[in-house]
Amino acid sequence: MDISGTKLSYPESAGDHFDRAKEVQAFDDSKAGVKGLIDARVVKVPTIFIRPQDELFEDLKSPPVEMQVPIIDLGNIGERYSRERVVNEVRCASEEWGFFQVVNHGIPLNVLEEMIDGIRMFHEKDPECCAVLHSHVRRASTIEYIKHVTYLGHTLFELLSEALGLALDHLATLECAIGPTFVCHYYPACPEPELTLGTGKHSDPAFITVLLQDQLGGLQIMHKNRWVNVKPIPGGLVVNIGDLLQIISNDKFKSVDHRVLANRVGQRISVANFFKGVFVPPKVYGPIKELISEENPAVYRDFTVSDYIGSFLSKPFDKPGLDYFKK
Ligand SMILES: O=C(O)CCC(=O)C(=O)O
Ligand SMILES: [Fe+2]
Repeated sequence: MDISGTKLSYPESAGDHFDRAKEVQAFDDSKAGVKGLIDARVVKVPTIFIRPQDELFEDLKSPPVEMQVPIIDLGNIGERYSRERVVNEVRCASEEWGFFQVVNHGIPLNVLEEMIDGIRMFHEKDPECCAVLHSHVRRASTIEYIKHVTYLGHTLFELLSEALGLALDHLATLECAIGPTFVCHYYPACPEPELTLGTGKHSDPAFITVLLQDQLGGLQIMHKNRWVNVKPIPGGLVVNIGDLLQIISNDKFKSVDHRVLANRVGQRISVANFFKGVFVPPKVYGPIKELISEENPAVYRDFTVSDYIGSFLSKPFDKPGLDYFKK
């Protein structure tokens, strides 16, 4: 993967000739990603990644607030009293924050660590080493991870069903947890982190996302019009409500904007597990009948997941996807 042939401009030289679309295309075509820039020892952020001045100014004006998203302990959810408490916490977090972290979720720490280490090695070692990575040992630990996260997803959908006042298996019968997709991100250290972002502001086109992140931090969520840092907890996983659950809960649960800061210190690794529901054969989803009434009419129209994702991909990344599905 060589990016050195790709002509990217830099702020001081971009001038009037800067053609954003062309440079983004050239960058995509290089298939080397941001890691390719770092490997080519680029020490400045290319113009295509520089954030607009007004956005940078906004951030300077209101730095992130020191708060922690709710932390929910899933240990003992088999016991009646603690289950009620947890369901209540899930309800409050999903209504007020759209985000929470779970601990004692049942996934062994070594399974999480091996997943992160595998991704780190994949990105940092030479290609021959990558072949070794794909050996049965690495595959086995990835499969182990996927099994555990899929199971945790089912547990979370049960808790979310109860938190919506529905039967425990309601979201399962809608098959919201089918087909989780796993996206491994790798954010290299950035020479000028204050000028750019790791991932721009967006909300997720999924029912829920379960995120495994390393201990570096950088994820921020929008809460009451301010950015809040999601501080990593060892062994913890971040859960967030996605657009699709906001739609079927008829706005009861909130899909909240989030972003990832770039950092100078070191590479950041995360694995986002998106629970997207049924794509094929097309299944029609919409606001859950039990949650709508004359006083609380459906806010959204029905949709299929491929409609939703199609519309998500064709809109600007930072614009809310939900608006296109309002009645
Ligand atoms: O890497 C992260 O912490 C978050 C990534 C994310 O928001 C996403 O993939 O949707
Ligand atoms: Fe996201």
